[in-house]
Amino acid sequence: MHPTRVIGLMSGTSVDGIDAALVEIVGTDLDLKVELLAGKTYPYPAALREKILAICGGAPISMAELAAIDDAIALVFAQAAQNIQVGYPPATLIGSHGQTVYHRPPGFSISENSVSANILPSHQSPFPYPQSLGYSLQLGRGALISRLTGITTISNFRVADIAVGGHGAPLVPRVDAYLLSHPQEARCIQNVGGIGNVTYLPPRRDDWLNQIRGWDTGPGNSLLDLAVQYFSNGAKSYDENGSWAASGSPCYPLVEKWLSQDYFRLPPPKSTGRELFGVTYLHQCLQDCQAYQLSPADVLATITELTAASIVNSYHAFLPRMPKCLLLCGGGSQNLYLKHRLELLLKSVKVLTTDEAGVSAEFKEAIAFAILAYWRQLGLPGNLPVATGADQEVVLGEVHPVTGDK
Ligand SMILES: Nc1ncnc2c1ncn2[C@@H]1O[C@H](COP(=O)(O)OP(=O)(O)OP(=O)(O)O)[C@@H](O)[C@H]1O
Ligand SMILES: CC(=O)N[C@H]1[C@@H]2OC[C@@H](O2)[C@@H](O)[C@@H]1O[C@H](C)C(=O)O
Repeated sequence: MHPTRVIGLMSGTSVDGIDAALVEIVGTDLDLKVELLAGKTYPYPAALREKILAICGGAPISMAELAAIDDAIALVFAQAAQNIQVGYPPATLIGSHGQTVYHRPPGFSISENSVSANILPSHQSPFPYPQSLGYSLQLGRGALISRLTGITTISNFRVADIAVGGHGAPLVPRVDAYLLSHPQEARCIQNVGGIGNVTYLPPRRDDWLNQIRGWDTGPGNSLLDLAVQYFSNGAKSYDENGSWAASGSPCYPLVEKWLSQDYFRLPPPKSTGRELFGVTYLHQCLQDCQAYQLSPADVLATITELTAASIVNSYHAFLPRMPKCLLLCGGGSQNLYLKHRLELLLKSVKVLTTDEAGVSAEFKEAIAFAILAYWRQLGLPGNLPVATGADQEVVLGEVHPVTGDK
Protein backbone atom coordinates (compact mmCIF):
# COMPACT_ATOMS: atom_id res chain seq x y z
CA MET A 1 0.00 0.00 0.00
CA HIS A 2 1.33 3.47 -0.93
CA PRO A 3 1.58 5.92 1.96
CA THR A 4 -0.48 9.12 1.80
CA ARG A 5 1.58 12.25 2.31
CA VAL A 6 -0.33 14.70 4.53
CA ILE A 7 0.47 18.02 6.22
CA GLY A 8 -0.98 18.65 9.69
CA LEU A 9 -1.21 22.26 10.90
CA MET A 10 -2.02 23.33 14.45
CA SER A 11 -1.79 26.41 16.58
CA GLY A 12 -2.91 25.79 20.12
CA THR A 13 -4.01 27.79 23.12
CA SER A 14 -0.46 29.09 23.76
CA VAL A 15 -0.76 31.01 20.45
CA ASP A 16 3.02 30.69 20.08
CA GLY A 17 3.05 29.73 16.41
CA ILE A 18 1.96 27.23 13.80
CA ASP A 19 3.15 23.67 14.32
CA ALA A 20 3.50 22.01 10.92
CA ALA A 21 4.08 18.29 10.43
CA LEU A 22 4.67 16.56 7.10
CA VAL A 23 3.81 12.89 7.54
CA GLU A 24 3.36 9.72 5.56
CA ILE A 25 0.41 7.61 6.68
CA VAL A 26 -0.50 3.96 6.01
CA GLY A 27 -3.25 1.81 7.54
CA THR A 28 -6.37 3.08 9.27
CA ASP A 29 -6.75 1.91 12.87
CA LEU A 30 -4.79 -0.84 14.60
CA ASP A 31 -2.55 -1.02 11.54
CA LEU A 32 -2.14 2.79 11.45
CA LYS A 33 1.46 3.89 10.95
CA VAL A 34 2.77 7.42 10.68
CA GLU A 35 6.21 8.58 9.73
CA LEU A 36 7.15 12.17 10.53
CA LEU A 37 9.19 13.45 7.57
CA ALA A 38 9.49 17.03 8.81
CA GLY A 39 8.20 19.09 11.72
CA LYS A 40 8.67 22.77 12.41
CA THR A 41 7.08 25.62 14.37
CA TYR A 42 6.58 28.88 12.48
CA PRO A 43 6.11 31.80 14.91
CA TYR A 44 3.18 34.13 14.27
CA PRO A 45 4.04 37.66 13.11
CA ALA A 46 4.06 39.68 16.37
CA ALA A 47 1.14 41.97 15.44
CA LEU A 48 -1.08 39.05 14.43
CA ARG A 49 -0.27 37.16 17.66
CA GLU A 50 -1.14 40.23 19.72
CA LYS A 51 -4.44 40.60 17.90
CA ILE A 52 -5.30 36.90 18.42
CA LEU A 53 -4.50 37.12 22.14
CA ALA A 54 -6.65 40.24 22.42
CA ILE A 55 -9.62 38.49 20.80
CA CYS A 56 -9.11 35.43 23.00
CA GLY A 57 -9.16 37.78 25.98
CA GLY A 58 -12.58 39.09 24.89
CA ALA A 59 -11.61 42.31 23.06
CA PRO A 60 -14.44 43.52 20.81
CA ILE A 61 -13.81 43.40 17.05
CA SER A 62 -15.87 44.30 14.00
CA MET A 63 -17.03 41.70 11.46
CA ALA A 64 -14.65 43.24 8.91
CA GLU A 65 -11.74 42.73 11.30
CA LEU A 66 -12.86 39.19 12.03
CA ALA A 67 -12.82 38.38 8.31
CA ALA A 68 -9.38 39.99 7.88
CA ILE A 69 -7.92 38.06 10.83
CA ASP A 70 -9.47 34.81 9.56
CA ASP A 71 -7.64 35.31 6.28
CA ALA A 72 -4.40 36.55 7.85
CA ILE A 73 -4.28 33.32 9.90
CA ALA A 74 -5.11 31.23 6.80
CA LEU A 75 -2.25 32.95 4.97
CA VAL A 76 0.39 32.13 7.62
CA PHE A 77 -0.95 28.57 7.88
CA ALA A 78 -0.67 28.22 4.07
CA GLN A 79 2.91 29.57 4.20
CA ALA A 80 3.76 27.02 6.91
CA ALA A 81 2.34 24.25 4.68
CA GLN A 82 4.39 25.44 1.70
CA ASN A 83 7.60 25.69 3.75
CA ILE A 84 7.36 22.35 5.52
CA GLN A 85 7.29 20.41 2.27
CA VAL A 86 10.31 22.08 0.64
CA GLY A 87 12.65 19.27 -0.43
CA TYR A 88 9.90 16.63 -0.43
CA PRO A 89 7.41 15.49 -3.09
CA PRO A 90 4.25 17.56 -2.47
CA ALA A 91 1.58 16.45 -0.02
CA THR A 92 -1.87 15.53 -1.34
CA LEU A 93 -3.83 16.65 1.71
CA ILE A 94 -3.72 19.25 4.49
CA GLY A 95 -5.46 18.90 7.86
CA SER A 96 -5.61 22.34 9.45
CA HIS A 97 -6.91 22.82 12.97
CA GLY A 98 -6.72 26.61 12.71
CA GLN A 99 -6.56 28.91 15.71
CA THR A 100 -9.12 28.61 18.49
CA VAL A 101 -10.31 32.08 19.49
CA TYR A 102 -13.39 31.09 21.46
CA HIS A 103 -14.56 27.88 23.09
CA ARG A 104 -17.77 27.35 25.02
CA PRO A 105 -18.61 23.86 26.24
CA PRO A 106 -22.19 22.56 25.78
CA GLY A 107 -24.84 22.76 28.47
CA PHE A 108 -24.39 26.48 28.86
CA SER A 109 -27.53 28.39 29.75
CA ILE A 110 -28.50 30.62 26.84
CA SER A 111 -31.31 32.45 28.61
CA GLU A 112 -29.30 33.27 31.74
CA ASN A 113 -26.31 34.66 29.87
CA SER A 114 -26.11 38.45 30.01
CA VAL A 115 -25.18 38.77 26.31
CA SER A 116 -27.94 36.54 24.94
CA ALA A 117 -30.56 37.63 27.49
CA ASN A 118 -30.82 41.00 25.72
CA ILE A 119 -31.21 39.59 22.23
CA LEU A 120 -33.39 36.52 22.71
CA PRO A 121 -37.03 36.81 21.63
CA SER A 122 -39.13 37.50 24.72
CA HIS A 123 -41.90 34.93 23.98
CA GLN A 124 -41.58 31.37 25.24
CA SER A 125 -39.10 29.50 23.06
CA PRO A 126 -40.33 26.25 21.44
CA PHE A 127 -36.79 24.84 21.74
CA PRO A 128 -35.39 23.02 24.74
CA TYR A 129 -33.57 25.97 26.28
CA PRO A 130 -31.53 26.42 28.39
CA GLN A 131 -29.23 23.47 27.52
CA SER A 132 -27.43 24.60 24.40
CA LEU A 133 -24.94 23.04 22.02
CA GLY A 134 -21.30 23.91 22.54
CA TYR A 135 -19.62 26.60 20.46
CA SER A 136 -16.02 26.56 19.31
CA LEU A 137 -14.52 28.96 16.82
CA GLN A 138 -11.29 28.27 14.93
CA LEU A 139 -9.99 30.90 12.52
CA GLY A 140 -7.80 30.42 9.42
CA ARG A 141 -10.35 29.34 6.84
CA GLY A 142 -9.60 26.14 4.96
CA ALA A 143 -10.96 27.51 1.68
CA LEU A 144 -8.13 30.05 1.51
CA ILE A 145 -5.46 27.55 2.57
CA SER A 146 -6.61 25.20 -0.20
CA ARG A 147 -6.64 28.00 -2.76
CA LEU A 148 -3.19 29.32 -1.79
CA THR A 149 -1.46 25.93 -1.56
CA GLY A 150 -3.28 24.07 -4.34
CA ILE A 151 -3.80 21.20 -1.86
CA THR A 152 -7.18 19.88 -0.69
CA THR A 153 -7.60 21.13 2.86
CA ILE A 154 -9.76 19.81 5.68
CA SER A 155 -10.58 22.32 8.43
CA ASN A 156 -13.21 23.04 11.11
CA PHE A 157 -12.82 19.65 12.77
CA ARG A 158 -14.71 20.47 15.95
CA VAL A 159 -18.13 21.49 14.58
CA ALA A 160 -19.39 18.00 13.58
CA ASP A 161 -18.81 16.67 17.10
CA ILE A 162 -20.46 19.74 18.62
CA ALA A 163 -23.46 19.25 16.31
CA VAL A 164 -24.12 15.86 17.96
CA GLY A 165 -23.93 17.26 21.48
CA GLY A 166 -20.16 16.97 22.07
CA HIS A 167 -17.64 19.46 23.37
CA GLY A 168 -15.72 19.29 20.08
CA ALA A 169 -12.68 18.60 22.29
CA PRO A 170 -10.47 16.84 23.05
CA LEU A 171 -10.19 15.24 19.60
CA VAL A 172 -6.77 13.58 19.95
CA PRO A 173 -7.92 10.57 22.06
CA ARG A 174 -8.89 8.49 19.01
CA VAL A 175 -5.52 9.25 17.40
CA ASP A 176 -3.71 8.45 20.67
CA ALA A 177 -5.59 5.13 20.83
CA TYR A 178 -4.21 3.94 17.50
CA LEU A 179 -0.74 5.47 17.78
CA LEU A 180 0.13 4.97 21.44
CA SER A 181 -1.90 2.18 23.03
CA HIS A 182 0.03 -0.83 24.32
CA PRO A 183 -0.97 -4.51 24.30
CA GLN A 184 -0.28 -5.08 28.02
CA GLU A 185 0.18 -1.69 29.69
CA ALA A 186 -2.37 0.95 30.73
CA ARG A 187 -1.06 4.40 29.74
CA CYS A 188 -2.01 8.03 30.10
CA ILE A 189 -1.03 10.39 27.31
CA GLN A 190 -0.83 13.86 28.88
CA ASN A 191 -0.57 16.90 26.65
CA VAL A 192 0.67 20.02 28.44
CA GLY A 193 0.04 22.86 26.01
CA GLY A 194 -1.65 26.11 27.03
CA ILE A 195 -4.39 23.82 28.35
CA GLY A 196 -3.71 20.25 29.52
CA ASN A 197 -5.58 17.23 28.22
CA VAL A 198 -5.30 13.51 28.91
CA THR A 199 -6.11 10.30 27.07
CA TYR A 200 -6.31 7.17 29.22
CA LEU A 201 -5.51 4.04 27.20
CA PRO A 202 -6.22 0.68 28.81
CA PRO A 203 -4.22 -2.35 27.60
CA ARG A 204 -5.24 -3.14 24.02
CA ARG A 205 -7.38 -6.21 24.57
CA ASP A 206 -11.08 -7.21 24.54
CA ASP A 207 -13.28 -4.19 25.04
CA TRP A 208 -10.38 -1.70 25.32
CA LEU A 209 -11.83 0.96 22.96
CA ASN A 210 -14.86 1.37 25.23
CA GLN A 211 -12.67 1.84 28.28
CA ILE A 212 -10.65 4.75 26.88
CA ARG A 213 -11.21 8.07 28.64
CA GLY A 214 -10.19 11.62 27.80
CA TRP A 215 -10.75 15.16 29.06
CA ASP A 216 -9.14 18.57 29.49
CA THR A 217 -7.34 18.54 32.83
CA GLY A 218 -7.26 22.36 33.18
CA PRO A 219 -4.36 24.79 32.87
CA GLY A 220 -1.19 23.52 31.21
CA ASN A 221 1.19 26.42 30.63
CA SER A 222 -1.40 29.16 30.07
CA LEU A 223 -1.26 30.67 33.59
CA LEU A 224 2.45 30.02 33.96
CA ASP A 225 3.28 31.80 30.69
CA LEU A 226 1.15 34.80 31.68
CA ALA A 227 2.81 34.98 35.10
CA VAL A 228 6.31 34.78 33.59
CA GLN A 229 5.44 37.60 31.19
CA TYR A 230 4.09 39.65 34.11
CA PHE A 231 7.12 39.15 36.39
CA SER A 232 9.66 39.68 33.60
CA ASN A 233 7.85 42.76 32.23
CA GLY A 234 7.43 40.97 28.92
CA ALA A 235 11.12 40.05 28.57
CA LYS A 236 10.36 36.32 28.87
CA SER A 237 7.39 34.47 27.42
CA TYR A 238 7.71 31.16 29.34
CA ASP A 239 9.67 29.51 32.14
CA GLU A 240 12.41 27.73 30.21
CA ASN A 241 12.87 24.18 31.58
CA GLY A 242 10.87 25.34 34.62
CA SER A 243 14.06 26.70 36.18
CA TRP A 244 12.50 29.91 37.57
CA ALA A 245 9.73 27.95 39.33
CA ALA A 246 12.30 25.40 40.54
CA SER A 247 14.06 28.20 42.47
CA GLY A 248 10.89 28.81 44.52
CA SER A 249 8.54 26.69 46.65
CA PRO A 250 4.85 25.99 46.15
CA CYS A 251 2.36 27.43 48.62
CA TYR A 252 0.21 24.35 49.27
CA PRO A 253 -2.75 26.05 51.00
CA LEU A 254 -3.21 28.13 47.85
CA VAL A 255 -2.96 25.10 45.56
CA GLU A 256 -5.65 23.42 47.69
CA LYS A 257 -7.83 26.52 47.49
CA TRP A 258 -7.53 26.75 43.70
CA LEU A 259 -8.17 23.01 43.30
CA SER A 260 -11.52 23.37 45.05
CA GLN A 261 -12.75 25.35 42.05
CA ASP A 262 -15.72 23.93 40.07
CA TYR A 263 -13.86 22.92 36.91
CA PHE A 264 -11.57 20.49 38.72
CA ARG A 265 -14.51 18.76 40.42
CA LEU A 266 -16.58 18.43 37.25
CA PRO A 267 -16.61 14.82 35.97
CA PRO A 268 -15.64 14.16 32.32
CA PRO A 269 -16.44 14.64 29.54
CA LYS A 270 -15.22 18.21 29.98
CA SER A 271 -13.26 20.81 28.05
CA THR A 272 -11.93 24.27 28.76
CA GLY A 273 -9.80 27.07 27.38
CA ARG A 274 -8.29 30.49 27.92
CA GLU A 275 -11.83 31.78 28.57
CA LEU A 276 -11.50 30.22 32.05
CA PHE A 277 -7.74 29.78 32.57
CA GLY A 278 -6.62 33.14 31.16
CA VAL A 279 -5.72 36.65 32.28
CA THR A 280 -8.64 37.12 34.70
CA TYR A 281 -7.88 33.82 36.41
CA LEU A 282 -4.20 34.75 36.75
CA HIS A 283 -5.07 38.10 38.33
CA GLN A 284 -7.16 36.27 40.92
CA CYS A 285 -4.21 33.94 41.60
CA LEU A 286 -1.82 36.89 41.98
CA GLN A 287 -4.21 38.56 44.39
CA ASP A 288 -4.43 35.35 46.45
CA CYS A 289 -0.60 35.16 46.48
CA GLN A 290 -0.32 38.63 48.04
CA ALA A 291 -1.81 37.35 51.28
CA TYR A 292 1.13 34.93 51.59
CA GLN A 293 3.76 37.48 50.47
CA LEU A 294 5.14 35.06 47.89
CA SER A 295 8.20 35.90 45.80
CA PRO A 296 7.84 35.67 41.98
CA ALA A 297 9.66 32.30 42.07
CA ASP A 298 7.22 31.03 44.75
CA VAL A 299 4.25 32.20 42.69
CA LEU A 300 5.58 30.35 39.63
CA ALA A 301 6.21 27.21 41.72
CA THR A 302 2.64 27.45 43.10
CA ILE A 303 1.11 27.85 39.63
CA THR A 304 3.22 24.95 38.30
CA GLU A 305 1.99 22.88 41.24
CA LEU A 306 -1.60 23.70 40.27
CA THR A 307 -0.96 22.24 36.80
CA ALA A 308 0.74 19.13 38.22
CA ALA A 309 -1.78 18.52 41.02
CA SER A 310 -4.82 19.17 38.81
CA ILE A 311 -3.53 16.52 36.39
CA VAL A 312 -2.79 13.90 39.05
CA ASN A 313 -5.93 14.57 41.12
CA SER A 314 -8.10 14.17 38.04
CA TYR A 315 -6.58 10.72 37.39
CA HIS A 316 -7.36 9.64 40.96
CA ALA A 317 -10.89 11.04 40.70
CA PHE A 318 -11.93 9.96 37.21
CA LEU A 319 -9.87 6.98 36.01
CA PRO A 320 -10.98 3.37 36.57
CA ARG A 321 -7.37 2.63 37.69
CA MET A 322 -4.02 4.39 37.67
CA PRO A 323 -1.85 3.81 34.59
CA LYS A 324 1.52 2.04 34.60
CA CYS A 325 3.05 4.82 32.60
CA LEU A 326 2.50 8.49 31.75
CA LEU A 327 3.64 9.78 28.37
CA LEU A 328 3.98 13.56 28.22
CA CYS A 329 3.69 15.68 25.09
CA GLY A 330 3.27 19.36 24.17
CA GLY A 331 5.63 22.19 25.11
CA GLY A 332 5.17 21.57 28.84
CA SER A 333 6.88 18.18 28.44
CA GLN A 334 10.11 20.21 28.30
CA ASN A 335 9.43 21.80 31.67
CA LEU A 336 11.75 19.70 33.86
CA TYR A 337 10.41 21.11 37.12
CA LEU A 338 6.83 20.22 36.14
CA LYS A 339 7.98 16.73 35.10
CA HIS A 340 9.71 16.29 38.45
CA ARG A 341 6.59 17.41 40.36
CA LEU A 342 4.46 14.95 38.33
CA GLU A 343 6.91 12.15 39.12
CA LEU A 344 6.69 12.89 42.84
CA LEU A 345 2.90 13.14 42.86
CA LEU A 346 2.43 10.01 40.74
CA LYS A 347 4.76 7.88 42.89
CA SER A 348 5.00 4.47 41.14
CA VAL A 349 3.84 5.65 37.69
CA LYS A 350 6.70 5.88 35.16
CA VAL A 351 6.86 9.38 33.58
CA LEU A 352 8.26 9.53 30.01
CA THR A 353 7.50 11.51 26.88
CA THR A 354 5.72 10.25 23.75
CA ASP A 355 9.10 10.55 21.97
CA GLU A 356 10.10 7.49 23.96
CA ALA A 357 7.10 5.63 22.49
CA GLY A 358 7.97 6.70 18.95
CA VAL A 359 5.68 9.72 18.50
CA SER A 360 7.11 13.26 18.51
CA ALA A 361 6.06 15.02 21.73
CA GLU A 362 6.50 18.39 20.04
CA PHE A 363 4.45 17.68 16.93
CA LYS A 364 1.89 15.12 18.13
CA GLU A 365 -1.04 17.55 17.85
CA ALA A 366 -0.07 18.60 14.30
CA ILE A 367 0.35 14.91 13.41
CA ALA A 368 -3.11 14.24 14.90
CA PHE A 369 -4.76 16.74 12.57
CA ALA A 370 -3.00 15.15 9.58
CA ILE A 371 -4.50 11.80 10.65
CA LEU A 372 -7.95 13.29 11.27
CA ALA A 373 -7.88 14.77 7.74
CA TYR A 374 -6.82 11.39 6.32
CA TRP A 375 -9.67 9.67 8.19
CA ARG A 376 -12.05 12.34 6.85
CA GLN A 377 -11.09 11.46 3.28
CA LEU A 378 -11.63 7.76 4.01
CA GLY A 379 -15.04 8.51 5.57
CA LEU A 380 -13.89 7.26 8.99
CA PRO A 381 -15.00 8.83 12.30
CA GLY A 382 -12.52 11.01 14.20
CA ASN A 383 -14.16 11.64 17.56
CA LEU A 384 -14.40 9.37 20.56
CA PRO A 385 -17.80 10.07 22.16
CA VAL A 386 -16.63 9.03 25.64
CA ALA A 387 -14.04 11.84 25.49
CA THR A 388 -16.10 14.58 23.83
CA GLY A 389 -19.53 13.73 25.22
CA ALA A 390 -21.04 13.46 21.73
CA ASP A 391 -24.08 11.23 21.13
CA GLN A 392 -22.29 9.28 18.42
CA GLU A 393 -19.13 8.83 16.38
CA VAL A 394 -18.97 11.22 13.42
CA VAL A 395 -16.71 12.00 10.49
CA LEU A 396 -14.93 15.25 11.33
CA GLY A 397 -13.86 18.17 9.18
CA GLU A 398 -15.03 20.29 6.25
CA VAL A 399 -13.45 19.51 2.88
CA HIS A 400 -12.08 22.33 0.74
CA PRO A 401 -11.12 20.77 -2.58
CA VAL A 402 -8.80 22.57 -4.96
CA THR A 403 -10.75 24.63 -7.46
CA GLY A 404 -9.41 26.82 -10.27
CA ASP A 405 -6.09 28.63 -10.36
CA LYS A 406 -4.02 29.57 -7.37
N1 LIG B 1 11.93 24.39 27.08
C1 LIG B 1 10.75 24.63 27.65
N2 LIG B 1 10.65 24.70 28.99
C2 LIG B 1 9.47 24.95 29.60
N3 LIG B 1 8.33 25.17 28.93
C3 LIG B 1 8.35 25.11 27.59
C4 LIG B 1 9.55 24.84 26.87
N4 LIG B 1 9.26 24.85 25.55
C5 LIG B 1 7.93 25.13 25.45
N5 LIG B 1 7.38 25.28 26.67
C6 LIG B 1 5.99 25.62 27.01
O1 LIG B 1 5.12 25.06 26.06
C7 LIG B 1 4.20 26.04 25.56
C8 LIG B 1 3.81 25.71 24.17
O2 LIG B 1 3.29 24.42 24.16
P1 LIG B 1 2.42 23.86 22.96
O3 LIG B 1 2.95 24.38 21.68
O4 LIG B 1 2.32 22.40 23.15
O5 LIG B 1 1.03 24.55 23.30
P2 LIG B 1 -0.24 24.70 22.37
O6 LIG B 1 -0.24 23.62 21.35
O7 LIG B 1 -0.30 26.09 21.93
O8 LIG B 1 -1.42 24.48 23.42
P3 LIG B 1 -2.68 23.44 23.43
O9 LIG B 1 -2.13 22.04 23.45
O10 LIG B 1 -3.39 23.82 24.68
O11 LIG B 1 -3.51 23.72 22.25
C9 LIG B 1 4.96 27.36 25.71
O12 LIG B 1 4.04 28.42 25.78
C10 LIG B 1 5.75 27.13 26.99
O13 LIG B 1 4.97 27.44 28.10
C1 LIG C 1 -11.07 24.21 21.73
C2 LIG C 1 -9.64 23.83 21.63
O1 LIG C 1 -8.94 24.31 20.76
N1 LIG C 1 -9.20 22.94 22.53
C3 LIG C 1 -7.81 22.47 22.54
C4 LIG C 1 -7.10 23.05 23.75
O2 LIG C 1 -5.72 22.66 23.75
C5 LIG C 1 -5.60 21.48 24.55
C6 LIG C 1 -7.01 21.16 24.93
O3 LIG C 1 -7.59 22.46 24.92
C7 LIG C 1 -7.73 20.29 23.85
O4 LIG C 1 -9.02 20.02 24.26
C8 LIG C 1 -7.84 20.97 22.49
O5 LIG C 1 -6.86 20.55 21.56
C9 LIG C 1 -6.49 19.23 21.28
C10 LIG C 1 -5.64 19.22 20.07
C11 LIG C 1 -7.66 18.26 21.12
O6 LIG C 1 -8.70 18.61 20.61
O7 LIG C 1 -7.46 17.09 21.46
